[in-house]
Amino acid sequence: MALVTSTEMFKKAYAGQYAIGAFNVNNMEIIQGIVDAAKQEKSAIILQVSAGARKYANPIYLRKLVEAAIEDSGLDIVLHLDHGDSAEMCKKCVDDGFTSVMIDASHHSFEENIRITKEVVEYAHSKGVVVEAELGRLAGVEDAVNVSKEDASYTDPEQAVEFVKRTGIDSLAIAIGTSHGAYKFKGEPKLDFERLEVISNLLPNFPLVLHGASTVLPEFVELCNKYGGNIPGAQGVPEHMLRQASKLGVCKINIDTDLRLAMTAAIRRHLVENPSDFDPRKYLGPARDAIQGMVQHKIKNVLGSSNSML
Ligand SMILES: O=C(CO)COP(=O)(O)O
Ligand SMILES: O=C[C@H](O)COP(=O)(O)O
Ligand SMILES: [Zn+2]
Ligand SMILES: [Zn+2]
Repeated sequence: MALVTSTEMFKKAYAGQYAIGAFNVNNMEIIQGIVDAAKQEKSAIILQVSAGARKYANPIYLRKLVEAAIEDSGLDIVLHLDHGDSAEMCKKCVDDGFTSVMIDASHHSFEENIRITKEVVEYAHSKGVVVEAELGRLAGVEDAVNVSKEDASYTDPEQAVEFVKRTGIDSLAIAIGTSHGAYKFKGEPKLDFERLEVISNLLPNFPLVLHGASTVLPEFVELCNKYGGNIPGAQGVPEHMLRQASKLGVCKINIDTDLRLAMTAAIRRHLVENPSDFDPRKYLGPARDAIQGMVQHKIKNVLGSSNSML
């Protein structure tokens, strides 16, 4: 049991055509819920910390909590920086003990993205840390109305090959129609699997990463709305599409929104059903349980990573 890189996890996942769940963590209950689920399923797991999480929790608390989770669970866990927005932030996380960092310079030009990503790779690799980078743009993709706008945001397969070769990254986040948050599609959910297949064939044995991959599970949206919430029209990536992606070279599937919805649904329900409760443990306990159940379902029925720790 240790903090590990994702190298071996991705090798096994690629060969076995399943994906490792990368779950965003912000506090103790979220970490415990995810890790309990992984332990039950004997599954490899990635815990990731965003820039926002760093600001909210102070990364030292999160790192210590992850270390405690490793000691308590006996699992190998990857501690990953999600969407690092500068080389400086990535280097800081490498120095802080993260075993994996993402540099997201996808909003820069292709050449600038390569330059910044390379800088991170050189530093991280010299310290034994792995690097994920992004090519193509996720945000706002769902608003694209015509094909050319859509194409401009999606990952270009030829560029992906050049990007991987020139940067030396360990995994690549691609844009094929997913987006962050609870409102991913206005009509029918649709991902560009043809593009994914082309990228995957051009980059054999190379792990791809799918961001914005929450399913926005209807049961949690309904519970939120039933108990005082107001999140109408929320829609995510159907589970069968995630399974399909994991058979086409996607080894890491990022999930945050589904954690937020599970946690919020449980807290809302508890507080409405128990209006005189004011002990945080009374509602954070059920929230942790909801996360555990949701993550276990993902591992077992969607990602296919059960028993990957064996
Ligand atoms: O990609 C993510 C984190 O990097 C999370 O995506 P979701 O908003 O779909 O959970
Ligand atoms: O990439 C988005 C993740 O859901 C993290 O979100 P955050 O930046 O609000 O922590
Ligand atoms: Zn991005
Ligand atoms: Zn993301």
